[in-house]
Amino acid sequence: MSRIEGVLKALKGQGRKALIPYITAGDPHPDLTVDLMHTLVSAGADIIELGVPFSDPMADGPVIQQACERALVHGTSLRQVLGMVKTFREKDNATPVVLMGYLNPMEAMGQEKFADAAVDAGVDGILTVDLPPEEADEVAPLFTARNLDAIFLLAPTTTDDRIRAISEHSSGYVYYVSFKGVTGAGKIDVDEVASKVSHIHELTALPVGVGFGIRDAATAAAVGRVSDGVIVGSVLVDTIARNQADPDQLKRALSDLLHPMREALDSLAS
Ligand SMILES: O=P(O)(O)OC[C@@H](O)[C@@H](O)c1c[nH]c2ccccc12
Repeated sequence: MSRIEGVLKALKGQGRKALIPYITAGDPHPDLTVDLMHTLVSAGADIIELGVPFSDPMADGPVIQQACERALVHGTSLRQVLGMVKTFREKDNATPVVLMGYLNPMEAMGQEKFADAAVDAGVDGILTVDLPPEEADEVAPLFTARNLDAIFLLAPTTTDDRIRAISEHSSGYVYYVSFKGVTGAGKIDVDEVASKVSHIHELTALPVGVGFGIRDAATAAAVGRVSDGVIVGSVLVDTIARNQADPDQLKRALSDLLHPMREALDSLAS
């Protein structure tokens, strides 16, 4: 069983929902990322989605685009991001890490080499935003053969046939994108998400995480009620941007944001 599967099973057994924060590796500075990852875990994260900074992140809105820029200014490379995960693993061997990124840096390293390096670093899952569906059946086995979970995105427009096909290549969980658009924009419609997620649950046995547009504890709880977990990105990255000058204050601010989400999600369990 993968670390992701194990965590999600344990949560399910407790009637709890996964809290999955996203940050961009190297933002605001590469030296801070591992520390911020531990901060997220202390504040209640079950799984960390760690973004590999990319120069042309077309699925991302301005907030995460700027995070990528801040990280790239310091030269944060895929190899360095893997090094950060390795360092994180020295103190945390329990929290799954999903690397989220665009195809280009992974292909530049070579998919097999990348998959080997990811395993070596202690990565648990790979989410490739722009992997064309036709290539998923080639690339996903490279990951799953190494016990790395292959996580794919489902959108409101994804047809049932595609949902089935994508789920077949997926492991760990599937990521339902709550609205069509870029990260950090738009407004989540919880009723619509509820009906879509229950439909996806009929088509796959995998847990369903929901991301895009979750910015506060009330929304996290409302989405957690109808899914297996929530992914929270831009609001955290925005907090990083606003507090980048003061690392201690930054960690406090991240905690203050995430902790209420943890409590709101856990209040669903009782
Ligand atoms: O930022 P939001 O709206 O909270 O959504 C999560 C999202 O940031 C994170 O999962 C993510 C960052 N970049 C992405 C690109 C595509 C899909 C998902 C992502």
